Amino acid sequence: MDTNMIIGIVAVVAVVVVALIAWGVVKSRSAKQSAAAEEARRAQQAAEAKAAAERAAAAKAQAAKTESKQAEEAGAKPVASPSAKKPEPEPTAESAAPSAPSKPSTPAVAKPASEQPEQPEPAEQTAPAESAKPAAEQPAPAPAPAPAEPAKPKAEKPESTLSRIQRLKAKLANSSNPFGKALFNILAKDNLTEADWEDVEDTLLLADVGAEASEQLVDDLRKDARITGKADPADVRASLREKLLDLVGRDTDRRLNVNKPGANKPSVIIMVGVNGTGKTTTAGKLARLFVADGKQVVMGAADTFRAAAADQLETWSAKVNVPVVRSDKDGADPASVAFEASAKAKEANADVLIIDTAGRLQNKANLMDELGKIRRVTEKNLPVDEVLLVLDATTGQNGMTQAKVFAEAIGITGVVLSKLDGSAKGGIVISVQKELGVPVKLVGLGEGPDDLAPFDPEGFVDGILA
Ligand SMILES: Nc1nc2c(ncn2[C@@H]2O[C@H](COP(=O)(O)OP(=O)(O)OP(=O)(O)O)[C@@H](O)[C@H]2O)c(=O)[nH]1
Repeated sequence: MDTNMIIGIVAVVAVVVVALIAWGVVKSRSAKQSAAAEEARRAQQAAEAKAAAERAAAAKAQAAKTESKQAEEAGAKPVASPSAKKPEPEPTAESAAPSAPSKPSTPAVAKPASEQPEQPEPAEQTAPAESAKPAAEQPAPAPAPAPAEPAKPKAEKPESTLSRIQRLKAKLANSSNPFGKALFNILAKDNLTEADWEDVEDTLLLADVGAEASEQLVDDLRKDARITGKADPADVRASLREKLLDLVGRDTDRRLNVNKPGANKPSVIIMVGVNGTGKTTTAGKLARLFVADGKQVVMGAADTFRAAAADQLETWSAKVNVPVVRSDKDGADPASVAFEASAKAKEANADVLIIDTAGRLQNKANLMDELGKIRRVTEKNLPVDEVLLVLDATTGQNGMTQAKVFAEAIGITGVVLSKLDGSAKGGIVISVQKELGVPVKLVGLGEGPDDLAPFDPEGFVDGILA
């Protein structure tokens, strides 16, 4: 073998070796690269699986929250019947889960899990699938129990007029209004002295009979032989009774205009008076009195100044199923409430509409504006038949000044003397009529719903003489 041949063989071997080495290097690199790629792929899959698990947990929590909210809401609703209360039968998102399709409905989340057993548990992964579409899969919440119609309380039956007069007469006899009795005790003495006559006058003044009327009564009594002669208690009582009845006005027409023949239908009554005299209470009691007489009543809560007045009126009226027209806004225009109320009373062809007003007394001009407007807008629908002034008997002569302002601001047709039960000043009945020139038509003798009665002069005088 010559040298050239040997060199050629060595060269070929060398090339083969170099090629083998190169091939080996390339192969090892590509193996490394594919291992790295595989590693990266696994890492990405792990990250996706983790994210899926987190979404699953979040969705589960949301489902639980929704469920508990539904349960709460169902519990807060008024219950129509015992069956509506059953909490358990309503399948919730959770209770529905076991029977829900076990296949995950979001393959993107589920696939990595099936390929990588070491990743978060499949059970966890199915959860998001279910809760991810709660609207579709969650059983519809049980139809909320139809809110029970608030059971209409059975209408109360107010006391009849006759029974009230009897009861209130007895109440008056036991009240702190004994000026008649005090007069009788003095007058029943034999040989009345000047001091006794002074006592008679003082008693009348203290009872708020008023100076003029007191003087007139004392004069009449001094001229009466039954009193100044040999004192027979029965004669004295009879004489005193007569004279008091004359002063109170035994023949005065005290009927409410709605009760007079030819009254309008609906007949409108506006209640006015200083705040706190008992307007709202009296309006409520009056509604009952009409209901007792078989009349259909509508009320208008035009006292929008005192926030609770409309509620108070509603409470009274609800007991006898009388509708109240009111505004939901405090401080609303009282005239607009009066307008609505008169429209409603007209539409319902009611017998009576009673409108309660606010009692604040700022000044006469202001009062005239407000009451005048109420009257004007009401009269667009219905004529106003009656304006009742509510006067607190316990304020006596002090209340008279304010009463006169009302009388001048809006012509009044009658007086309601409230709180006569707590007053020692029953004589106000006499003075108020004299000064305002209108009759006392009703008296309030307590806070009870039927403690209002038509004023009965004989019952009143007998009550204070008893
Ligand atoms: N003892 C007694 N209390 C009465 C009588 N009438 C009303 N009251 C009470 O007087 C208070 C005032 O009555 P309301 O009806 O709120 O007076 P109001 O005039 O409407 O008051 P304002 O809305 O502020 O103008 C309440 O506590 C009533 O219960 C009554 O005849 N006798």
